[in-house]
Amino acid sequence: MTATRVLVINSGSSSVKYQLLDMRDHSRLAVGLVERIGERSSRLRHTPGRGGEVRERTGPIADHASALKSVAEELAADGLGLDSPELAAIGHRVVHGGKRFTEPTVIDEPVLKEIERLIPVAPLHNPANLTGIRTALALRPDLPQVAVFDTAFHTTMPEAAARYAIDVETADAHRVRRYGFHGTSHAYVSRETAKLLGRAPQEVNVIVLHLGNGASASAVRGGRCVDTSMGLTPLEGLVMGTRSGDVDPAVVFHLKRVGGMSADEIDVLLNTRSGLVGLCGDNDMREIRRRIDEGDERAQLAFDVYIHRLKKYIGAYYAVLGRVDAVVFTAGVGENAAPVREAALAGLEGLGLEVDPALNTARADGPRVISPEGARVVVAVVPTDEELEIATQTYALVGGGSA
Ligand SMILES: Nc1ncnc2c1ncn2[C@@H]1O[C@H](COP(=O)(O)OP(=O)(O)O)[C@@H](O)[C@H]1O
Ligand SMILES: CC(=O)OP(=O)(O)O
Ligand SMILES: [Mg+2]
Repeated sequence: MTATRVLVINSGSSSVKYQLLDMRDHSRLAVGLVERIGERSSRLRHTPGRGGEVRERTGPIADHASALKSVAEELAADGLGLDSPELAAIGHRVVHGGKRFTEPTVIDEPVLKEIERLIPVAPLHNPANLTGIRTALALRPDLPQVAVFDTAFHTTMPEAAARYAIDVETADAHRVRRYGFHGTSHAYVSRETAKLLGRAPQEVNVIVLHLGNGASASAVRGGRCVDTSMGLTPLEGLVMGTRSGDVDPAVVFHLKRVGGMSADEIDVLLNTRSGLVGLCGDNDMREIRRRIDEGDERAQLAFDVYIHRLKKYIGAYYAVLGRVDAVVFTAGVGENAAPVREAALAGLEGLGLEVDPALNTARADGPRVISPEGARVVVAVVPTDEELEIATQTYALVGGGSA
Protein backbone atom coordinates (compact mmCIF):
# COMPACT_ATOMS: atom_id res chain seq x y z
CA MET A 1 0.00 0.00 0.00
CA THR A 2 1.32 3.45 -0.87
CA ALA A 3 1.20 5.94 1.97
CA THR A 4 -0.65 9.00 0.68
CA ARG A 5 -1.75 10.79 3.82
CA VAL A 6 -0.12 13.70 5.61
CA LEU A 7 -1.03 14.94 9.09
CA VAL A 8 -0.42 18.68 9.54
CA ILE A 9 0.08 20.06 13.03
CA ASN A 10 0.03 23.78 13.82
CA SER A 11 0.79 24.27 17.52
CA GLY A 12 0.14 27.78 18.76
CA SER A 13 0.81 29.18 22.21
CA SER A 14 -2.49 27.91 23.63
CA SER A 15 -3.95 25.89 20.76
CA VAL A 16 -3.27 23.04 18.39
CA LYS A 17 -4.82 23.01 14.92
CA TYR A 18 -4.56 19.85 12.85
CA GLN A 19 -5.65 18.39 9.53
CA LEU A 20 -5.27 14.98 7.98
CA LEU A 21 -5.09 15.22 4.18
CA ASP A 22 -5.18 12.63 1.44
CA MET A 23 -2.59 13.94 -1.00
CA ARG A 24 -4.08 12.10 -3.99
CA ASP A 25 -6.97 14.56 -4.19
CA HIS A 26 -6.15 16.99 -1.32
CA SER A 27 -9.32 15.90 0.49
CA ARG A 28 -9.57 16.48 4.23
CA LEU A 29 -10.04 13.25 6.18
CA ALA A 30 -10.16 15.13 9.49
CA VAL A 31 -9.88 18.71 10.70
CA GLY A 32 -9.66 19.82 14.29
CA LEU A 33 -8.70 22.32 16.91
CA VAL A 34 -7.73 22.13 20.57
CA GLU A 35 -8.21 25.48 22.30
CA ARG A 36 -7.37 27.02 25.68
CA ILE A 37 -4.68 24.45 26.49
CA GLY A 38 -3.51 24.85 30.10
CA GLU A 39 -6.87 26.28 31.22
CA ARG A 40 -9.72 24.45 32.92
CA SER A 41 -12.06 25.12 30.04
CA SER A 42 -10.01 23.46 27.26
CA ARG A 43 -11.95 22.25 24.25
CA LEU A 44 -11.22 19.81 21.44
CA ARG A 45 -13.35 20.06 18.31
CA HIS A 46 -12.90 17.28 15.79
CA THR A 47 -14.55 17.28 12.37
CA PRO A 48 -14.25 14.05 10.42
CA GLY A 49 -14.07 14.43 6.63
CA ARG A 50 -16.76 13.31 4.21
CA GLY A 51 -19.70 14.66 6.17
CA GLY A 52 -19.04 12.94 9.52
CA GLU A 53 -20.50 14.31 12.73
CA VAL A 54 -18.49 16.97 14.65
CA ARG A 55 -17.27 15.75 18.06
CA GLU A 56 -16.36 17.95 21.03
CA ARG A 57 -14.52 17.27 24.25
CA THR A 58 -14.43 19.84 27.00
CA GLY A 59 -12.53 19.88 30.29
CA PRO A 60 -8.96 20.58 31.27
CA ILE A 61 -6.16 19.69 28.84
CA ALA A 62 -3.00 20.49 30.76
CA ASP A 63 -0.40 20.90 28.02
CA HIS A 64 0.44 20.41 24.36
CA ALA A 65 1.56 16.83 24.93
CA SER A 66 -1.86 15.89 26.37
CA ALA A 67 -3.56 17.82 23.57
CA LEU A 68 -1.76 15.83 20.90
CA LYS A 69 -2.53 12.55 22.65
CA SER A 70 -6.23 13.48 22.59
CA VAL A 71 -5.95 14.34 18.90
CA ALA A 72 -4.37 10.93 18.23
CA GLU A 73 -7.29 9.26 20.06
CA GLU A 74 -9.87 11.17 18.02
CA LEU A 75 -8.16 10.17 14.78
CA ALA A 76 -7.94 6.54 15.95
CA ALA A 77 -11.68 6.55 16.71
CA ASP A 78 -12.27 7.20 12.98
CA GLY A 79 -9.83 4.46 11.97
CA LEU A 80 -7.27 7.12 11.02
CA GLY A 81 -4.83 6.56 13.90
CA LEU A 82 -1.21 7.64 13.80
CA ASP A 83 -0.26 3.97 13.47
CA SER A 84 -1.91 3.80 10.04
CA PRO A 85 0.39 2.53 7.28
CA GLU A 86 -1.25 5.06 4.97
CA LEU A 87 0.32 7.94 6.86
CA ALA A 88 3.33 9.16 4.81
CA ALA A 89 4.56 11.94 7.07
CA ILE A 90 3.68 14.55 9.64
CA GLY A 91 4.19 18.22 8.70
CA HIS A 92 4.68 20.76 11.48
CA ARG A 93 4.30 24.53 11.24
CA VAL A 94 7.36 26.08 12.89
CA VAL A 95 7.11 29.83 13.28
CA HIS A 96 10.76 30.87 13.58
CA GLY A 97 13.46 29.28 11.43
CA GLY A 98 15.96 32.13 11.71
CA LYS A 99 18.33 32.60 8.77
CA ARG A 100 19.28 28.97 8.50
CA PHE A 101 16.04 27.31 7.39
CA THR A 102 15.12 28.48 3.91
CA GLU A 103 13.28 25.28 2.92
CA PRO A 104 11.05 22.67 4.53
CA THR A 105 13.32 20.36 6.51
CA VAL A 106 13.13 16.76 7.72
CA ILE A 107 13.34 16.91 11.50
CA ASP A 108 16.23 15.26 13.34
CA GLU A 109 18.06 16.08 16.59
CA PRO A 110 20.25 18.90 15.14
CA VAL A 111 17.14 20.52 13.60
CA LEU A 112 15.34 20.32 16.95
CA LYS A 113 18.37 21.91 18.65
CA GLU A 114 18.34 24.82 16.18
CA ILE A 115 14.59 25.42 16.64
CA GLU A 116 15.26 25.42 20.38
CA ARG A 117 18.16 27.86 19.96
CA LEU A 118 15.72 30.28 18.27
CA ILE A 119 13.34 30.40 21.27
CA PRO A 120 14.65 33.80 22.45
CA VAL A 121 13.47 35.37 19.16
CA ALA A 122 10.11 33.51 19.17
CA PRO A 123 9.24 33.01 22.83
CA LEU A 124 5.50 32.66 22.21
CA HIS A 125 5.64 30.30 19.26
CA ASN A 126 8.74 28.06 19.04
CA PRO A 127 8.33 26.32 22.45
CA ALA A 128 4.80 25.23 21.47
CA ASN A 129 6.01 24.10 18.05
CA LEU A 130 8.80 22.06 19.69
CA THR A 131 6.44 20.32 22.10
CA GLY A 132 4.18 19.43 19.18
CA ILE A 133 7.09 17.90 17.31
CA ARG A 134 8.50 16.01 20.30
CA THR A 135 5.11 14.55 21.16
CA ALA A 136 4.47 13.48 17.58
CA LEU A 137 7.98 11.95 17.41
CA ALA A 138 7.30 9.98 20.57
CA LEU A 139 4.08 8.62 19.04
CA ARG A 140 5.63 7.76 15.64
CA PRO A 141 9.45 7.78 15.86
CA ASP A 142 9.72 5.84 12.60
CA LEU A 143 7.75 8.31 10.47
CA PRO A 144 9.37 11.24 8.62
CA GLN A 145 8.40 14.51 10.27
CA VAL A 146 8.94 17.78 8.47
CA ALA A 147 9.24 21.35 9.74
CA VAL A 148 7.74 24.04 7.49
CA PHE A 149 8.91 27.47 8.61
CA ASP A 150 6.88 30.70 8.63
CA THR A 151 10.11 32.58 8.00
CA ALA A 152 11.33 30.54 4.99
CA PHE A 153 9.53 32.47 2.25
CA HIS A 154 10.99 35.73 3.53
CA THR A 155 14.64 34.67 3.42
CA THR A 156 14.80 36.15 -0.10
CA MET A 157 14.34 39.66 1.30
CA PRO A 158 17.22 41.91 0.27
CA GLU A 159 19.52 43.11 3.02
CA ALA A 160 18.10 46.63 2.66
CA ALA A 161 14.70 45.33 3.80
CA ALA A 162 15.94 42.76 6.32
CA ARG A 163 18.36 45.02 8.27
CA TYR A 164 17.36 47.32 11.08
CA ALA A 165 19.39 50.53 11.06
CA ILE A 166 21.18 49.76 14.32
CA ASP A 167 24.84 49.09 15.07
CA VAL A 168 25.80 46.14 12.87
CA GLU A 169 28.00 44.33 15.41
CA THR A 170 25.38 44.50 18.16
CA ALA A 171 22.62 43.40 15.79
CA ASP A 172 24.63 40.46 14.44
CA ALA A 173 25.79 39.34 17.87
CA HIS A 174 22.15 38.90 18.90
CA ARG A 175 20.75 37.90 15.50
CA VAL A 176 18.60 41.01 15.45
CA ARG A 177 17.16 41.41 11.95
CA ARG A 178 13.83 41.28 10.17
CA TYR A 179 12.74 37.68 9.52
CA GLY A 180 9.03 37.97 8.65
CA PHE A 181 6.27 35.43 9.37
CA HIS A 182 3.12 33.90 7.84
CA GLY A 183 5.45 33.01 4.94
CA THR A 184 3.61 29.79 4.08
CA SER A 185 0.47 31.86 3.58
CA HIS A 186 2.19 34.63 1.61
CA ALA A 187 3.83 32.02 -0.67
CA TYR A 188 0.60 30.10 -1.26
CA VAL A 189 -1.57 33.18 -1.78
CA SER A 190 0.86 34.93 -4.14
CA ARG A 191 1.06 31.76 -6.26
CA GLU A 192 -2.74 31.35 -6.30
CA THR A 193 -3.03 35.02 -7.30
CA ALA A 194 -0.80 34.43 -10.33
CA LYS A 195 -3.13 31.54 -11.27
CA LEU A 196 -6.16 33.81 -10.88
CA LEU A 197 -4.51 36.31 -13.24
CA GLY A 198 -3.67 33.50 -15.66
CA ARG A 199 0.04 34.35 -15.52
CA ALA A 200 3.26 32.72 -14.33
CA PRO A 201 4.31 33.64 -10.76
CA GLN A 202 7.63 34.96 -12.13
CA GLU A 203 5.73 37.59 -14.12
CA VAL A 204 3.62 39.17 -11.41
CA ASN A 205 4.16 41.65 -8.59
CA VAL A 206 1.72 41.24 -5.73
CA ILE A 207 0.97 42.90 -2.41
CA VAL A 208 -0.42 40.22 -0.08
CA LEU A 209 -2.39 41.33 2.99
CA HIS A 210 -2.71 38.42 5.44
CA LEU A 211 -5.25 39.75 7.95
CA GLY A 212 -6.05 37.13 10.58
CA ASN A 213 -5.67 37.45 14.32
CA GLY A 214 -2.00 37.97 13.59
CA ALA A 215 -1.64 40.15 10.49
CA SER A 216 1.14 40.89 8.03
CA ALA A 217 1.67 42.40 4.59
CA SER A 218 4.23 41.36 2.03
CA ALA A 219 5.60 42.65 -1.25
CA VAL A 220 6.21 39.78 -3.67
CA ARG A 221 8.12 40.42 -6.90
CA GLY A 222 8.05 37.61 -9.45
CA GLY A 223 7.28 34.99 -6.80
CA ARG A 224 9.98 36.14 -4.35
CA CYS A 225 9.36 38.11 -1.18
CA VAL A 226 11.14 41.49 -1.22
CA ASP A 227 9.64 42.98 1.94
CA THR A 228 7.25 42.05 4.73
CA SER A 229 5.79 43.86 7.71
CA MET A 230 6.72 41.53 10.59
CA GLY A 231 10.28 41.69 11.85
CA LEU A 232 12.48 40.03 14.48
CA THR A 233 9.24 38.73 16.00
CA PRO A 234 5.58 38.71 14.86
CA LEU A 235 4.98 41.98 16.73
CA GLU A 236 6.10 44.50 14.09
CA GLY A 237 3.92 46.01 11.37
CA LEU A 238 0.16 46.03 11.05
CA VAL A 239 -2.35 46.54 13.85
CA MET A 240 -3.48 43.02 14.88
CA GLY A 241 -6.13 41.45 17.09
CA THR A 242 -4.09 41.82 20.28
CA ARG A 243 -0.67 43.08 19.05
CA SER A 244 0.28 46.72 18.56
CA GLY A 245 2.31 46.36 15.38
CA ASP A 246 4.66 49.34 14.80
CA VAL A 247 5.34 51.66 17.73
CA ASP A 248 8.21 54.04 18.37
CA PRO A 249 10.76 51.81 20.18
CA ALA A 250 11.08 54.61 22.73
CA VAL A 251 7.59 53.70 23.96
CA VAL A 252 9.27 50.71 25.62
CA PHE A 253 11.88 52.80 27.49
CA HIS A 254 9.22 55.31 28.45
CA LEU A 255 6.92 52.68 29.93
CA LYS A 256 9.88 51.20 31.81
CA ARG A 257 11.37 54.44 33.13
CA VAL A 258 8.26 56.54 33.61
CA GLY A 259 5.53 53.89 33.83
CA GLY A 260 7.59 51.60 36.11
CA MET A 261 6.78 48.52 34.05
CA SER A 262 9.17 45.58 33.64
CA ALA A 263 10.34 44.31 30.25
CA ASP A 264 8.08 41.26 30.67
CA GLU A 265 5.07 43.42 31.49
CA ILE A 266 5.65 45.58 28.42
CA ASP A 267 6.03 42.43 26.30
CA VAL A 268 2.63 41.19 27.52
CA LEU A 269 1.10 44.65 26.98
CA LEU A 270 2.27 44.96 23.37
CA ASN A 271 1.54 41.34 22.44
CA THR A 272 -1.74 40.66 24.22
CA ARG A 273 -3.37 43.90 25.41
CA SER A 274 -2.80 46.09 22.37
CA GLY A 275 -4.00 46.16 18.77
CA LEU A 276 -7.78 46.07 18.34
CA VAL A 277 -8.36 44.64 21.81
CA GLY A 278 -6.29 47.40 23.40
CA LEU A 279 -8.09 50.11 21.46
CA CYS A 280 -11.68 48.95 21.99
CA GLY A 281 -11.79 45.77 24.10
CA ASP A 282 -12.66 43.45 21.19
CA ASN A 283 -10.35 41.70 18.77
CA ASP A 284 -12.97 40.14 16.53
CA MET A 285 -13.67 42.26 13.44
CA ARG A 286 -17.28 41.00 13.34
CA GLU A 287 -17.93 42.36 16.81
CA ILE A 288 -16.16 45.64 16.00
CA ARG A 289 -18.33 46.17 12.91
CA ARG A 290 -21.46 45.39 14.93
CA ARG A 291 -20.47 47.99 17.54
CA ILE A 292 -19.71 50.56 14.84
CA ASP A 293 -23.18 50.02 13.40
CA GLU A 294 -24.54 50.88 16.86
CA GLY A 295 -22.52 54.12 16.91
CA ASP A 296 -19.76 52.95 19.29
CA GLU A 297 -16.88 55.47 19.12
CA ARG A 298 -14.18 53.26 20.61
CA ALA A 299 -14.90 50.57 18.03
CA GLN A 300 -14.77 53.22 15.28
CA LEU A 301 -11.41 54.44 16.57
CA ALA A 302 -10.00 50.88 16.61
CA PHE A 303 -11.22 50.36 13.03
CA ASP A 304 -9.74 53.68 11.88
CA VAL A 305 -6.31 52.99 13.40
CA TYR A 306 -6.33 49.50 11.84
CA ILE A 307 -7.22 50.85 8.40
CA HIS A 308 -4.77 53.78 8.56
CA ARG A 309 -1.85 51.42 9.24
CA LEU A 310 -2.98 49.00 6.52
CA LYS A 311 -3.22 51.81 3.97
CA LYS A 312 0.28 53.01 4.85
CA TYR A 313 1.72 49.55 4.18
CA ILE A 314 -0.14 49.27 0.87
CA GLY A 315 1.41 52.59 -0.18
CA ALA A 316 4.85 51.57 1.08
CA TYR A 317 4.84 48.26 -0.78
CA TYR A 318 3.53 49.95 -3.91
CA ALA A 319 6.67 52.08 -3.77
CA VAL A 320 8.92 49.09 -2.99
CA LEU A 321 7.56 47.14 -5.98
CA GLY A 322 7.32 50.04 -8.42
CA ARG A 323 4.79 48.14 -10.52
CA VAL A 324 1.91 46.30 -8.86
CA ASP A 325 -0.26 43.77 -10.70
CA ALA A 326 -2.47 42.77 -7.78
CA VAL A 327 -3.38 43.61 -4.20
CA VAL A 328 -4.76 40.56 -2.45
CA PHE A 329 -6.67 40.10 0.79
CA THR A 330 -6.51 36.84 2.74
CA ALA A 331 -7.04 35.15 6.17
CA GLY A 332 -10.04 35.58 8.51
CA VAL A 333 -10.47 39.35 8.23
CA GLY A 334 -9.13 39.70 4.69
CA GLU A 335 -11.41 36.98 3.30
CA ASN A 336 -14.56 37.97 5.17
CA ALA A 337 -14.60 41.66 6.06
CA ALA A 338 -15.77 43.63 2.99
CA PRO A 339 -15.73 46.95 4.95
CA VAL A 340 -12.01 46.47 5.71
CA ARG A 341 -11.20 45.90 2.04
CA GLU A 342 -13.26 48.88 0.96
CA ALA A 343 -11.81 51.24 3.57
CA ALA A 344 -8.20 50.12 3.04
CA LEU A 345 -8.30 51.07 -0.64
CA ALA A 346 -10.58 54.13 -0.38
CA GLY A 347 -8.94 57.16 -1.94
CA LEU A 348 -6.24 55.14 -3.74
CA GLU A 349 -7.81 55.46 -7.21
CA GLY A 350 -4.77 57.53 -8.20
CA LEU A 351 -2.67 54.38 -7.74
CA GLY A 352 -5.08 52.40 -9.94
CA LEU A 353 -6.60 50.74 -6.88
CA GLU A 354 -10.38 50.40 -6.84
CA VAL A 355 -12.94 48.07 -5.33
CA ASP A 356 -16.24 47.32 -7.04
CA PRO A 357 -18.86 47.55 -4.26
CA ALA A 358 -21.06 44.77 -5.65
CA LEU A 359 -18.15 42.36 -6.21
CA ASN A 360 -16.69 43.24 -2.81
CA THR A 361 -19.85 42.40 -0.90
CA ALA A 362 -20.99 39.42 -3.01
CA ARG A 363 -21.15 36.16 -1.06
CA ALA A 364 -18.59 33.85 -2.61
CA ASP A 365 -15.98 31.25 -1.78
CA GLY A 366 -12.69 30.73 -3.54
CA PRO A 367 -10.34 33.17 -5.25
CA ARG A 368 -12.13 36.14 -6.79
CA VAL A 369 -11.49 39.54 -8.29
CA ILE A 370 -13.21 42.48 -6.58
CA SER A 371 -11.85 45.36 -8.68
CA PRO A 372 -13.96 46.74 -11.54
CA GLU A 373 -13.49 45.44 -15.08
CA GLY A 374 -10.49 47.10 -16.70
CA ALA A 375 -8.93 48.37 -13.46
CA ARG A 376 -5.18 49.10 -13.70
CA VAL A 377 -4.42 46.90 -10.69
CA VAL A 378 -6.39 43.75 -9.87
CA VAL A 379 -7.77 43.68 -6.33
CA ALA A 380 -8.64 40.16 -5.22
CA VAL A 381 -9.68 37.95 -2.34
CA VAL A 382 -7.69 34.72 -2.28
CA PRO A 383 -8.40 32.34 0.61
CA THR A 384 -5.24 31.10 2.27
CA ASP A 385 -4.64 27.43 3.03
CA GLU A 386 -1.56 27.12 5.19
CA GLU A 387 -2.36 23.50 6.04
CA LEU A 388 -2.57 22.42 2.40
CA GLU A 389 0.68 24.25 1.65
CA ILE A 390 2.42 22.59 4.63
CA ALA A 391 1.08 19.19 3.56
CA THR A 392 2.18 19.72 -0.06
CA GLN A 393 5.71 20.76 0.94
CA THR A 394 5.93 17.89 3.43
CA TYR A 395 4.70 15.28 0.97
CA ALA A 396 7.05 16.50 -1.76
CA LEU A 397 10.02 16.36 0.62
CA VAL A 398 9.38 12.73 1.64
CA GLY A 399 9.08 11.70 -1.97
CA GLY A 400 5.30 11.49 -2.10
CA GLY A 401 3.69 11.46 -5.48
CA SER A 402 6.79 9.90 -7.05
CA ALA A 403 6.00 6.39 -5.77
N1 LIG B 1 -17.20 37.01 8.82
C1 LIG B 1 -16.20 37.72 9.33
N2 LIG B 1 -16.21 39.07 9.26
C2 LIG B 1 -15.21 39.80 9.78
N3 LIG B 1 -14.14 39.28 10.38
C3 LIG B 1 -14.07 37.94 10.49
C4 LIG B 1 -15.09 37.10 9.98
N4 LIG B 1 -14.72 35.82 10.23
C5 LIG B 1 -13.54 35.87 10.88
N5 LIG B 1 -13.14 37.15 11.04
C6 LIG B 1 -11.92 37.64 11.69
O1 LIG B 1 -10.87 36.73 11.47
C7 LIG B 1 -10.12 36.53 12.67
C8 LIG B 1 -9.47 35.17 12.66
O2 LIG B 1 -8.69 35.03 11.50
P1 LIG B 1 -7.80 33.72 11.24
O3 LIG B 1 -7.11 33.92 9.94
O4 LIG B 1 -8.64 32.51 11.40
O5 LIG B 1 -6.80 33.89 12.44
P2 LIG B 1 -5.72 32.96 13.11
O6 LIG B 1 -5.33 31.92 12.08
O7 LIG B 1 -4.63 33.92 13.41
O8 LIG B 1 -6.36 32.37 14.32
C9 LIG B 1 -11.14 36.73 13.76
O9 LIG B 1 -10.53 37.16 14.94
C10 LIG B 1 -12.05 37.80 13.18
O10 LIG B 1 -11.55 39.07 13.53
C1 LIG C 1 3.43 34.37 13.30
C2 LIG C 1 2.04 34.69 13.71
O1 LIG C 1 1.71 35.83 13.97
O2 LIG C 1 1.19 33.69 13.70
P1 LIG C 1 -0.35 33.71 14.13
O3 LIG C 1 -1.05 34.66 13.20
O4 LIG C 1 -0.77 32.28 13.94
O5 LIG C 1 -0.37 34.17 15.56
MG1 LIG D 1 -3.80 31.93 10.78
